[in-house]
Amino acid sequence: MESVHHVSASSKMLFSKVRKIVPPMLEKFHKGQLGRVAVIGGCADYTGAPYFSAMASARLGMCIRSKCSENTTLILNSQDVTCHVVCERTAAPVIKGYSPNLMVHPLLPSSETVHDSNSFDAPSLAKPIIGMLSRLHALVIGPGLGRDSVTLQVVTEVIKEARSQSIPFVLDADGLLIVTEDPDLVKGYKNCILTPNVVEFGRLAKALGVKVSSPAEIAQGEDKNTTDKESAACAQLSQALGGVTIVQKGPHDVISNGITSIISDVKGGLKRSGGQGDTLTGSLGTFLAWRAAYHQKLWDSDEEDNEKEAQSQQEVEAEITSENKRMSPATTLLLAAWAGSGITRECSRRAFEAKGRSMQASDLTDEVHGAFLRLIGEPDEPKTRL
Ligand SMILES: NC(=O)C1=CN([C@@H]2O[C@H](COP(=O)(O)OP(=O)(O)OC[C@H]3O[C@@H](n4cnc5c(N)ncnc54)[C@H](O)[C@@H]3O)[C@@H](O)[C@H]2O)[C@@H](O)CC1
Ligand SMILES: Nc1ncnc2c1ncn2[C@@H]1O[C@H](COP(=O)(O)OP(=O)(O)OP(=O)(O)O)[C@@H](O)[C@H]1O
Ligand SMILES: [Mg+2]
Repeated sequence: MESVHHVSASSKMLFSKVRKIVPPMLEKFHKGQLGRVAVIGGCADYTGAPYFSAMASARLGMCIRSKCSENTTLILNSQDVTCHVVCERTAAPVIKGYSPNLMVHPLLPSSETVHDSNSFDAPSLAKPIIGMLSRLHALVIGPGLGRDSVTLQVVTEVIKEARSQSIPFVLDADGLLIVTEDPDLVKGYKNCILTPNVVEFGRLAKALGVKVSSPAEIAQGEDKNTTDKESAACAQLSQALGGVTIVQKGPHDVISNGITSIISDVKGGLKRSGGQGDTLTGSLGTFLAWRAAYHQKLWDSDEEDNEKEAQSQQEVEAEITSENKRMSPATTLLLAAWAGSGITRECSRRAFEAKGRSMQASDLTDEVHGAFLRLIGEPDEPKTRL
């Protein structure tokens, strides 16, 4: 295994660099320009997961505020990140009923909607979803997707096409199952983030032949060794997937692209209610969309140009610790993962503080704005307006 290094930059420094990829509010931007995100998931059994994910994405995208004068702050909805949900037919009215803010498309086929689930044309069933891709900046694939074989084969086609169009995506839950069965779908793709929980991580590791120490084995030894062992396992899995970025969720989240690792230990809440991972995926969707806008230079970030693409841990760390150097895609992908993890854990902490044992996943949704302001804050106005 290549040697893996931890980024030693402080949390404060990492969040201050995240602020660089958060778009400022400029009059010239139009609706959707700062990010159109689609969550692909939602079936008869699970409607909450895609809703939590999409709402986290939209709430994060909406929470940038523009200062108009000393005392007034205007929320400019026209510059929001817009969020779509692409789900199975029966889930659509339910998800629409949760929120009129989301655009919900009942485009996911299932065994119930095809004539013969043993003989169907997945690429042509995927066409209506693939047709949306060119207008999207990021995808979140998997929340509440379910395990219907027709649905999963159609989503496999969507993943192939998203990759060929270089659209960034997050894979979680049943989306990870697709990768467990066909790792080549994402192998080597440097524009995606996988967010396995402990069980999903184990399944992926097994599928890729990566030996992972059991929690009991990891627990033996000093605290520092424990973290080292966990991040080594995450890095190994990332390497087996050709450098895909992984957020391994747990008491702390381990983020690795196989070369560089970051431990996200922002304090979380104590309640482990189902659905917290969905706030993570939606937040990541928005950060991926913002990151794409940063690399397209949609605004002047007032940073020095940087011709060299960071690859190694030292190069990534140099970009993170530099005052004013434009960052490379490898660095911003790690920062997006870090930011999504931090926001989710801070949401969980705040929601737990407010609700205690009665905390539910929906309580995290309400905390996204506050978490953003506390951890990241508003981006500086660029000095030069384009
Ligand atoms: N409200 C909703 O609609 C929700 C739907 N969800 C969806 O439910 C579907 C199945 O997801 P599951 O996560 O249940 O996946 P699985 O069906 O693979 O179950 C995972 C199992 O692992 C266990 N587990 C999880 N974390 C663990 C840990 N740290 N240590 C030990 N065991 C652990 C769980 O209790 C569960 O039994 C997915 O589509 C997912 O997106 C979830 O996102 C939760 C919320
Ligand atoms: N023991 C823990 N202490 C603090 N935070 C945790 C702990 N376990 C998980 N988390 C946080 O909760 C969030 C969701 O992680 P979790 O392991 O619950 O994922 P999940 O099982 O996929 O969730 P979901 O129920 O949404 O499917 C992550 O942001 C993670 O950092
Ligand atoms: Mg999950």
